[in-house]
Amino acid sequence: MESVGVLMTCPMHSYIQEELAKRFNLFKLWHFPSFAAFAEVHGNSVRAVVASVKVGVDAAAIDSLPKLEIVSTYSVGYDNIDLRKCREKDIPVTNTPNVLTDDVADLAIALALSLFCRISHSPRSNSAPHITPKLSGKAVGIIGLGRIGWAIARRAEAFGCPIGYHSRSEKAESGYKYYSNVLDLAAESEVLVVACTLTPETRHIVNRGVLDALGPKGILINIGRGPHVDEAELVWALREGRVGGAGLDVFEKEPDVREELVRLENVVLTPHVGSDTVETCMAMAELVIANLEAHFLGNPLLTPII
Ligand SMILES: O=CC(=O)O
Repeated sequence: MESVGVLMTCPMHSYIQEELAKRFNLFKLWHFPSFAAFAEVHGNSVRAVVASVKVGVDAAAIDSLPKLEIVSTYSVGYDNIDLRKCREKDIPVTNTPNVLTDDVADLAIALALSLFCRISHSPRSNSAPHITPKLSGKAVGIIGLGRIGWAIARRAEAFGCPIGYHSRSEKAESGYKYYSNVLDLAAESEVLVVACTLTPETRHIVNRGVLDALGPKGILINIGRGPHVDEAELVWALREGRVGGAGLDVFEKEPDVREELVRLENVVLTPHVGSDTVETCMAMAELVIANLEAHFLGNPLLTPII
């Protein structure tokens, strides 16, 4: 498959770059000043795009690659890929579900523990009292009980936390308490975790009302997508003490992070690293490659979205 042109949209883990380069004719979009400049020279050579959370593919990009046959994203989320355009052009899209579930759930718990135990603010000597709230037993509310939400619930259960959730439909088999309304979930949660897919309906699902319902003792954890949360409202709520704290791995305008968030004491931030462990980056790379190879060999795709 060395002659098959594959375009990576941005730098990713070195493993995927090296493995793609061994198998395909690899193009790196970041070596060009713009998508249009790339497409003008190489547009006809690209049969596959490997996208990621940092740089997806919009309708114009898809239209500028006339030989495009498949989009494979190195992520579970695909909100930055124009699925409508892909459907229209009969271009299959794959993602990397399952392999990153544990890491993202681990990070959600790590952010909650870090906030409650104030790990990063902990004094280096025991001369000053350092008494913090505990995570164990706190009511955890999860927005989105998909694979990742469910994995977070299982971890939180191990901390003795009662679990509630909001999702499009009730998942009675979970045994967790279902809330058809996010406001009610927030009002009964001490830790509110955003773990749903980003869609027009879930944009700003955490708004001023939800933050106020969560209240001054509640903390918000977002490992979903930045636009799930109205960030300007979150900053105000944190500043005014209307919400107790926030642990955020994702931001509304990535890669930028609001200066106010960086300066707030009741906030723990990580730069969208939910799946960035060595093992998971390799597993994600292998899944991307397996999907591409399946496509070019005419075999069924492993993890198709469409
Ligand atoms: O955010 C990470 C992903 O969608 O894989």
